[in-house]
Amino acid sequence: MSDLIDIRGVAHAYRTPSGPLPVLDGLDIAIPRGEFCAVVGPSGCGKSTLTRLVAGLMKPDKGEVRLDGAPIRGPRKNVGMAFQNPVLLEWRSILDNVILPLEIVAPSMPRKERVARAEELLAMVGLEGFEAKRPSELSGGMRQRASLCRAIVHKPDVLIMDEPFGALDNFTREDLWQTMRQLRAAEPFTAVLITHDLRESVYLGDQVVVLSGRPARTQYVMNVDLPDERPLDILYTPKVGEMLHVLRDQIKIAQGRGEGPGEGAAA
Ligand SMILES: Nc1ncnc2c1ncn2[C@@H]1O[C@H](COP(=O)(O)OP(=O)(O)OP(=O)(O)O)[C@@H](O)[C@H]1O
Repeated sequence: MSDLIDIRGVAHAYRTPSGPLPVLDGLDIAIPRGEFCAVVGPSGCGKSTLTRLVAGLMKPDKGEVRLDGAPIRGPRKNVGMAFQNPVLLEWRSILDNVILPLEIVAPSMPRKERVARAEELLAMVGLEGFEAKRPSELSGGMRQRASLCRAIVHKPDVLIMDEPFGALDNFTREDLWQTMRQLRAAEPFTAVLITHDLRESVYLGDQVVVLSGRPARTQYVMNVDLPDERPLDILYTPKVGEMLHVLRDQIKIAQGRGEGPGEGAAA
């Protein structure tokens, strides 16, 4: 399988009034087409910066971010994004919120087709019957479901998610994880997920990338060797327990509290 996203030797510093702030230095991530990459790392290490690079919203000082073999040189239409705050437009119905990217990416698509596409996705995430509601009439979990539909309605090559489940309670979050896996089974896409939740990274990811403290480099890569069919109970198996243990140790190292890189360290 070829890599759809290829991040090589990336370094970046923000220009601040007190001088350059190096945020990334030595970032290498390869994500094959159709794979789900979860990225974890200490707070403030540069995870959101990584999403901006993949979305083409900024260019790295050094190194390259390639999409399907070509360097990303600017913002791209074939990217979907979802954030911790679902940012739905209150003056639009849920259906019309989901349709929004199609109005931009596929302006010639007849409204009937747009509606059918949005309805199909909303049904998939359990929001059938809520199409005409306004965002404020839905719970936080339901809003986030709608936001995920909006992020993939135009069938983006890449779905970028920055802590999309971070503000939800535990049970809702676990429901959303399952929804995410169902969506992926029905609608193949390549995903980059930024998360602080190690269980989430293992449940959703094909690979988990641990970033070091700032400036972030790729410190460790875990290939998640679990079946595609993942009941939530899998999180309570000894195998996943061991994986979480390894990731926790890596996070401690990234925070400067560990003992040194362990087996499987990427750098
Ligand atoms: N536009 C900017 N200009 C200057 N500094 C910035 C800018 N954006 C982010 N930073 C700084 O860069 C560092 C990395 O920010 P980033 O948001 O990428 O980290 P993060 O890992 O996503 O953080 P968190 O885990 O807290 O969400 C932080 O110290 C932040 O304050």
